[in-house]
Amino acid sequence: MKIRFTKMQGAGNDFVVLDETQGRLGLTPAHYRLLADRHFGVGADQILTVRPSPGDGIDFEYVIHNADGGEVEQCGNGARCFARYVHDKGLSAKDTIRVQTLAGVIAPRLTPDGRVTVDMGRPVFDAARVPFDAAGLTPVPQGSGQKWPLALSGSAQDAPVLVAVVSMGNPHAVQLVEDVDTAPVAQTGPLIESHPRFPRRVNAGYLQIVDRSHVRLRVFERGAGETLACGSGACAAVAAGIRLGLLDAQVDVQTRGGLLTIAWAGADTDPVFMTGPATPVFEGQIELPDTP
Ligand SMILES: N[C@H](CCC[C@H](N)C(=O)O)C(=O)O
Repeated sequence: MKIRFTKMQGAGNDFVVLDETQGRLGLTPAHYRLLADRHFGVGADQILTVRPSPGDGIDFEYVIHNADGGEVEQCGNGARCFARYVHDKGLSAKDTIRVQTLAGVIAPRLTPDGRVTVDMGRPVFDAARVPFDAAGLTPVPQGSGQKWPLALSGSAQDAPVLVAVVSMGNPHAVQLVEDVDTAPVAQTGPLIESHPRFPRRVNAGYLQIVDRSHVRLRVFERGAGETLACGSGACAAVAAGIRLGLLDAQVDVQTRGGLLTIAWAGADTDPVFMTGPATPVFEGQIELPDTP
């Protein structure tokens, strides 16, 4: 089957965007994997699909598949590209749209400077204390009562690593590092991603605090590997830093692919706002085999 797509990127996190507002394409996980493949397909971190409104004042359904073909709850950089796409394609004349994801409703807004601000909803801190088993990362005995963040260490002689487990609809395990450039992302990212502590797997964030309003972040993403930027990961990391008393209410997040600005007032009921770029790269069409 021949399908049309739009290639987009937000801070270097790149996407294939598909339009199912006129009907379903009938794609399978194998099709999503092929579209994301950087040698045999188009190449992308995630595949984003635009579907019609499910009703209830919602403008669109926003469907997200990781490069491994799995459908997931949230994608922040993708939400900005989604809003840019529906505007540029004339699918909506609104500056602010409400879109339904598996994680709930989020509200991207096109801003006059060309960036997009997204109400990403509330962060949820995982207070459950579930011991890590020995999958390369083992728990460090903690003081009584400390439920969050979880502590773990790579081995007996390593310094304990504090991991904050935060959901932005999708799961994140964020740790503080001295320098993101030397953080063991390739070594421990896959271990954390597939750690039994996270039955749905998890996105592994590595957060370097520069000062109270500037941080650097790398993320080994669930189902995609390290990406140049992770929007929901930036929201989770900043919310964790604010909750730990280390960051102010608005923070610039420098990722390898660009700058995101995250704001959170700090109460569990407050939404996290993310602002950043959303850039179309090219239009294309691809012939997909019926059974890849
Ligand atoms: N890999 C993520 C989905 C994409 C998140 C990221 N690309 C973003 O911008 O939020 C997950 O499995 O939860």
